[in-house]
Amino acid sequence: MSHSLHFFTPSNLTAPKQSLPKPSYNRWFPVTSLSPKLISIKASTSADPNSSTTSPRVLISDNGTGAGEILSFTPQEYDTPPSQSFLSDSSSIDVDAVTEVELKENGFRSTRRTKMVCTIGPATCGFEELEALAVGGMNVARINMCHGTREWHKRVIERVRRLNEEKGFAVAIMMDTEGSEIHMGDLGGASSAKAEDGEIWTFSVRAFDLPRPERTINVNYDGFAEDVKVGDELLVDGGMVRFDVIEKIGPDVKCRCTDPGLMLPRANLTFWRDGCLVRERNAMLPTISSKDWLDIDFGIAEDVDFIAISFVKSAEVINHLKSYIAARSRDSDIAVIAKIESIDSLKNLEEIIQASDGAMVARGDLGAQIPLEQVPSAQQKIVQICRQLNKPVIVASQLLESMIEYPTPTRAEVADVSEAVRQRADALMLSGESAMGQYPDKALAVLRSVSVRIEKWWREEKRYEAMELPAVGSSFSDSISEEICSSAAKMANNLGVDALFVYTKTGHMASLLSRCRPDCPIFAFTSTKSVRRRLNLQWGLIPFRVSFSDDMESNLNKTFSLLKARGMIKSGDLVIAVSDVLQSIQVMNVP
Ligand SMILES: Nc1ncnc2c1ncn2[C@@H]1O[C@H](COP(=O)(O)OP(=O)(O)OP(=O)(O)O)[C@@H](O)[C@H]1O
Ligand SMILES: CC(=O)C(=O)O
Ligand SMILES: [K+]
Ligand SMILES: [Mg+2]
Repeated sequence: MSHSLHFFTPSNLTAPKQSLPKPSYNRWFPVTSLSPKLISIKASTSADPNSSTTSPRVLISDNGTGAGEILSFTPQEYDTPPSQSFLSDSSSIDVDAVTEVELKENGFRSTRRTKMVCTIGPATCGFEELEALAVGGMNVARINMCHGTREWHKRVIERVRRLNEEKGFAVAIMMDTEGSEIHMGDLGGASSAKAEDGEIWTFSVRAFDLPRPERTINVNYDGFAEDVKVGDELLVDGGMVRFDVIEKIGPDVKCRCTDPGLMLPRANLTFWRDGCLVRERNAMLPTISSKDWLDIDFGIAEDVDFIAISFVKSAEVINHLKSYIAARSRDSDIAVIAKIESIDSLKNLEEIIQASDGAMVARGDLGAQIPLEQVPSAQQKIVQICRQLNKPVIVASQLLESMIEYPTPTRAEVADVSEAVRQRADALMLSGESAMGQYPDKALAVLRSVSVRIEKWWREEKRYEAMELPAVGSSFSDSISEEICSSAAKMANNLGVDALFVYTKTGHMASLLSRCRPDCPIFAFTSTKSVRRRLNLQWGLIPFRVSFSDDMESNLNKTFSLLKARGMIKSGDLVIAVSDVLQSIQVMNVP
């Protein structure tokens, strides 16, 4: 068992349309030693009689220590039955229909690296609307269990699945839990309620008769009237509407509106005393409520790709959920995303992110729990920690808020989107803009064009941020993978290659490459549909589903010919290929 790191550097490497000599491994001689116990680097010269060029190469082998063992790999184990329209046999390759067109028309450099998550709501739940979002580049569809019924969400999931099967998309599904923070009721079915300056409103835990009496709001938290005090300030949605608490009568809390505005169903409520967020008994509310557990069971049964947990306070809840999922779901490959939106989560940030499979900067509620001016630095910090810990990160909420009503964004919104792209977040998320806005497709188009523009500008300016990427794995094999990926990404930038190819069973090696944020796109080949969908959230990855073996030569030949046949690559394109099948790096022109 050996780890081979092959650097093929034949002299004709940059010359397009010339086929390379077949690699040969048979004449080895030691050059130097990395770690005397485990690794020696060896170089050899190609002795291919059919080749007119000599190709010097460096190979690293672990001298048979067996560290980083290569797992046996049978693609059939992982395959799910192919759909009728998209046959996934061993001779085919599945790629996102939109990416395929983009690659064919504009080439590698044009592909968008930042991924897009769209919240699905009444404006986008139909098959045609979902298709329009997929065509517009939606990578992940988010369903928010705060709203709608499970039956409603089930139908959305079915439609997204049908879209993937029939039209060749790989849109992943993220289920977002409600969480048990304090929020308003559903307004008895009304789409919003308008509070005017000076009006007196009643907030209460008691259920009001329908139709809802004027100026009443139902609150979900039993301890509300006890915890709140006369003189407190009550904020709806982090300050979109503000009230002063003026009187308590049993379960009813009378409040005077001081900042008028529109209140949306189930809007978040916080109360503040002497400039501080009041967290009495509500600080003890469980992160995952009993309703959330039922929703999670639903998500597992529906085999969603991601479960996002609202108001995470500690790493324990993530660990608990992960073991719950592992015990219940067949392959336990549902990724758990920690939503960072409470004060407590900021205190335990690293632990929480480490325990999770990714994080979301949920700026909506976060901005209701910390002063607004602290949200940008919190975002920057969360994005940075996620990259260091190799976890995908989503920047969410109000990116294009004005586009709920207007067809063009504000300049400030474009600047906000640009900043998230510049920070190299994995993904940006639309909330109300796609769930209930008037211009979901236009909002998505703005995310897309701003992302592509900023990414291109950043590459052209050669602005690489000097970010330390610490080791994340614990085993020697992990370290090898990390070194391979950071070297490959660096080589890709220095050599100006067209694309990185990664052959990955679990997706881990692809995520390690993505973490380096290289200049070129990363083609990630994996044999399972679920891994492919999951990789769709990560920066710069173009996930393909293809069956492959542990023979890298044949994997490369197979993918080259499949991609060439579909017009997605051409002879002469310069590619660096890495794999977790063989832990190797190869540099080559497409034959
Ligand atoms: N499934 C749905 N059915 C009806 N309306 C929805 C649905 N999903 C979202 N919405 C609407 O879109 C708005 C924005 O969605 P979003 O997911 O950001 O919700 P939110 O209530 O702000 O909660 P969260 O903090 O979880 O994001 C919601 O306030 C709601 O009005
Ligand atoms: C997305 C979300 O939950 C928030 O911004 O609060
Ligand atoms: K939610
Ligand atoms: Mg929230």
